[in-house]
Amino acid sequence: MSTRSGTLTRAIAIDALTHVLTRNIHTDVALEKLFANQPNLRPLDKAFIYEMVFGSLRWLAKMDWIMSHMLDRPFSSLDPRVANALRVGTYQIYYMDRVPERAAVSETVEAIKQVGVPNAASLVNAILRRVARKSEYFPKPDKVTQAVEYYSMHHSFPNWMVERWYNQLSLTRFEHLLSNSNRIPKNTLKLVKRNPLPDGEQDLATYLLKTQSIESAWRPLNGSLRLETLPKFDNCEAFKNGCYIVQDEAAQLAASLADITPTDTCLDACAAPGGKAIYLWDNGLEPSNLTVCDFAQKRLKLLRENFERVKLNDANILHGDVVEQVKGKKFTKILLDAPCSAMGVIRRHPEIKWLRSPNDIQNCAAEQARLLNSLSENVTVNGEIIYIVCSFEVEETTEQINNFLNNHPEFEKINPLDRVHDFYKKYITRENELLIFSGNPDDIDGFFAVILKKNK
Ligand SMILES: C[S@@+](CC[C@H](N)C(=O)[O-])C[C@H]1O[C@@H](n2cnc3c(N)ncnc32)[C@H](O)[C@@H]1O
Repeated sequence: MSTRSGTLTRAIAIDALTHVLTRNIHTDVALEKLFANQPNLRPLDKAFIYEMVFGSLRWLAKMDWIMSHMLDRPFSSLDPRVANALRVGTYQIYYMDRVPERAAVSETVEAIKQVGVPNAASLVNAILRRVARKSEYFPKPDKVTQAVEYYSMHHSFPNWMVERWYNQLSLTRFEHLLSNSNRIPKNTLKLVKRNPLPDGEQDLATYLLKTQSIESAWRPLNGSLRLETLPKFDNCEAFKNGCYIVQDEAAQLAASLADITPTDTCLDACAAPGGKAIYLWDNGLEPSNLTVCDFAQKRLKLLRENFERVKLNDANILHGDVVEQVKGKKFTKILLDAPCSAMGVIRRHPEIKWLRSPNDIQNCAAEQARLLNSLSENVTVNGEIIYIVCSFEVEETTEQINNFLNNHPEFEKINPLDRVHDFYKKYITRENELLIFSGNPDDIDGFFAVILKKNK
């Protein structure tokens, strides 16, 4: 069926939100699948869809709160496609200044027919027209007596996350965390020292400005360039030649704790898509001394593509549960970038807010403990485990490490001061842990990393 692009883009955004929120699918994966069915979509259309989908996920609770006052039934009782059409429409009206309100309403009404719920068109039309008037006032929850409800609505977070952080963090950290987690994150490119820029170019910032009209700024971390938008990888020679990878400063800092020497034999236990393994290799690790493992086939495919692009050949690539895969093998360094709740990267993956439950944190902590306990057998004496998670939740970080050290007196936590760039030393805690909360002034991802040295 041929559809005008105005309606089609909204229909795809509604479908994407429905896939993400009802089938628990990663937003990028859902969009990639939907885009594959629409080969005629222009880059401009895709960017518009991205913005509607990611923006709706960021501001979902606030928008639902507004609309729940306009409905004569609970918002949660709506068909998910209708709920998502209302979110997509409201997002355009409230947050996308360049979209005329009339178009936001009429195209979204057409889109709800397109996604298979034509009988909801009049409801969507009526609600979005009321939203567009922006004239109604609904009393907000009281900031003092209903603090959790207030912050959840105002910053668009689920109640359980707000309650957890409200009870655990200082008010300043709590408010920074909430307000900054809805900002669109910037991207950082990390130069790959082993691969020179094309045509003898000396400077990546100048090269990107010249070839892609992208402005960027160098960061304190060596070879790290921050930019608002990513280059178009398809037509960027420097990317195709493996001259840089996309890697947030926090991820680089965590990997830098490995402090690689030429004689190290290193296991990257949870390696895909390979960013930190590339970092280790680029900082002196011999490819033949690098073993990487991941149990997700599709992610391993990405890792292979990334390794090929940067010309990291000869690494030993294992597929499967790392505990099984490395039984009996020893390494001087093990990077355990463990599966986690990913609460530190909510601004990059706003769906996490709606897909996680408190149980997930406990389940992740249990799996991390299993991996730590088992891999402790695979480290040589005087060797180290670098434990990393993109989370700052206590069960996955400080508590996890304390439990590990209590059960493994042969290990000690090493002070990471000498391995961390001066500018970022402020993130090292008195407990010798690198602990980066989301919402930090440097605008880098939330991360946690420690060095665990095996003494006997
Ligand atoms: C945080 S991501 C790793 C990111 C990667 N280190 C990087 O920098 O690009 C965690 C990875 O662990 C993998 N994983 C989780 N449990 C695993 C296990 N038991 N064995 C092997 N891989 C596992 C997941 O598939 C996922 O790719």
